[in-house]
Amino acid sequence: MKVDISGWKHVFKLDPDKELTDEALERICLSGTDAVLVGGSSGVTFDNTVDLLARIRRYEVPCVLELSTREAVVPGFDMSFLPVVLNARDPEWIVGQHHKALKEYGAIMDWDELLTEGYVILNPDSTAARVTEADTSLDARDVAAYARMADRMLRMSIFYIEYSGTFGDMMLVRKARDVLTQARLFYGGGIDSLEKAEQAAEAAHTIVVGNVVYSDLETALSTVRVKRQ
Ligand SMILES: CC(C)=CCC/C(C)=C/CC/C(C)=C/CC/C(C)=C/CC/C(C)=C/CC/C(C)=C/CC/C(C)=C/COP(=O)(O)OP(=O)(O)O
Ligand SMILES: O=P(O)(O)OC[C@@H](O)CO
Ligand SMILES: [Mg+2]
Repeated sequence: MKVDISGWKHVFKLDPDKELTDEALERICLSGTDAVLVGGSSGVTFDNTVDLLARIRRYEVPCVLELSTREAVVPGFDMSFLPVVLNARDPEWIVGQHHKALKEYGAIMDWDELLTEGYVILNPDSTAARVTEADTSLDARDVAAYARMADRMLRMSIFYIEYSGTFGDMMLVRKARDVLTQARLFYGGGIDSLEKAEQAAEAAHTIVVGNVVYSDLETALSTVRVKRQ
């Protein structure tokens, strides 16, 4: 199944490296969220990704793999998202890993099942920022310039503002969204209450809820209410 991301307001991001009971997974998958993204910045393997995919497949919710390592390119998802970290100082995370992957998989890839994501990572304390050596000292104009780069220059499908682990600057997110012409603005980071989910949903096209699934499931489920607003 191919997925249409244009109407997505809310998605959950599940980490194959973290434990989730069957009951919790069922509640996530039946919550009314628009999709489940599978990904993480460390500890993601082929086996734990296949295992999580098989468990999510019991439900009808669209299920997307966010590629983060060449070790875990798993077939069977509805779609894959391919991140490019636009503010990485280490080019390995802009084109390097991708080049290696395309040498391996280029001939058999179905590009209709892959969407590209232009990431800007803004929490300096996150694993993703450390791994990619992201330049996180950016203001709203810097981020808007990256938004135009993703949208117009590189024609990417998604511009993703990533504050993983902390709640970000919603004014900056709104300004980036307003320069986009075709890409969708995904916001993720620190959404740990319905109130923050509402603020983020006013600024971004799609909000991504991750860590709170593992720390406070009831609150995580409450964030789906932004879809009704
Ligand atoms: C038949 C068959 C197998 C076909 C395969 C077809 C196919 C889909 C091929 C794809 C091949 C390909 C091009 C693969 C690329 C793989 C790759 C290594 C891409 C690089 C990805 C990248 C830039 C990663 C950097 C880190 C990053 C941005 C990860 C995204 C997710 C993220 C930020 C998660 C946050 O995780 P979390 O754990 O919450 O983070 P913190 O700890 O920091 O809070
Ligand atoms: O885990 P949190 O902080 O909710 O962030 C969600 C997502 O953007 C992580 O890639
Ligand atoms: Mg996480």
